Amino acid sequence: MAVYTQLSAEVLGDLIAQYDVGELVSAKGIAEGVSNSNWLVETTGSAANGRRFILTMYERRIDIAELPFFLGLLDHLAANGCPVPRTIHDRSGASSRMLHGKAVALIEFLPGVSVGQPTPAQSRSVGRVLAEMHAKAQDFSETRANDLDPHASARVLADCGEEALQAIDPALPAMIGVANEVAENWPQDLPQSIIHSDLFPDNVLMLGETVSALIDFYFACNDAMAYDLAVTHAAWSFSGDGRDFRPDVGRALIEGYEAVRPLAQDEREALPLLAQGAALRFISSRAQDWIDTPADALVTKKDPMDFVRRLEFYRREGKDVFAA
Ligand SMILES: Nc1ncnc2c1ncn2[C@@H]1O[C@H](COP(=O)(O)OP(=O)(O)O)[C@@H](O)[C@H]1O
Ligand SMILES: N[C@@H](CCOP(=O)(O)O)C(=O)O
Repeated sequence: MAVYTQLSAEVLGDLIAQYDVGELVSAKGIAEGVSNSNWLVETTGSAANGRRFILTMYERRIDIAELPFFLGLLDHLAANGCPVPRTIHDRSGASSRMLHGKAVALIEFLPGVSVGQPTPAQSRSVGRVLAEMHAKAQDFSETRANDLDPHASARVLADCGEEALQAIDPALPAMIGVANEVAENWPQDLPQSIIHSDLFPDNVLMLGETVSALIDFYFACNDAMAYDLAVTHAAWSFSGDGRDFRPDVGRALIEGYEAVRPLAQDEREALPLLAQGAALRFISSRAQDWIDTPADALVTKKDPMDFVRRLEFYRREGKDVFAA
């Protein structure tokens, strides 16, 4: 379910008329995604902007005041050769508009599919593109703090409360203590850029072994580049439920990354802890969503235990997972 708001053909037609993209031909709701409403829009087209677009209506989690950061980042990265969709600006030059009290943006459609079970070759490509993205983001002029760091994970879990966590799974309350421990030891001086921080397979479009698009930059922020690599490692190198680690996929990801941007010694040494922080970030948001999502919501809830298994793996295996 990823169409939370119904928009009539007339409303959509009037909206599309605000852009230099021709007239509306069709608009189909997109089933994937959980945060926003998305439509695949086709128009009669224009030479400058083409004929296929993604229309996004921002529904939850995103602070509208931060949209200029997220949309400006897409334009900056696309202009610098990253496989990232650019935003289509309306006739007044704005990258977002308000519609029925919600912000909307029209975004370039890029081809490709999200892979279910990545191969090492696909993972290597993602590592390479992630490192290129970090390099190209260095000179983006705007900044955004990471509001989902390990201190935040510890706070979110504590706010959920031991009883509610216990009701989801008996292993979850202990995560509060683990999050505090990881937060206390969190490295402060690793090299930074703007990071994606949610680069799961469903946020990467691929054509075979080539990355055709990185999408969904709505958690992007300034933070350690090695942390972004750790998030991507946690997202790509395991079966979805976190039970099976795929060492060849994990190794290929890091090799691909280092082919563009070799890790410094302190970054490599930090990876086991960064990966634990990454797992805790998704344990905490998933636990919070599990508790907050109404029982009748048409959304597939994500299981925090998928990332408790990853966390336990990273704590058990230590630095061997990331050995060169
Ligand atoms: N620029 C794009 N080009 C092609 N497809 C896209 C693009 N942006 C989003 N999509 C499609 O829409 C789906 C949901 O988008 P996403 O931004 O991940 O939504 P959410 O923020 O709700 O998770 C993606 O899985 C993909 O299929
Ligand atoms: N990748 C996160 C959820 C974030 O949702 P998205 O649809 O906005 O990418 C997770 O798996 O918990």
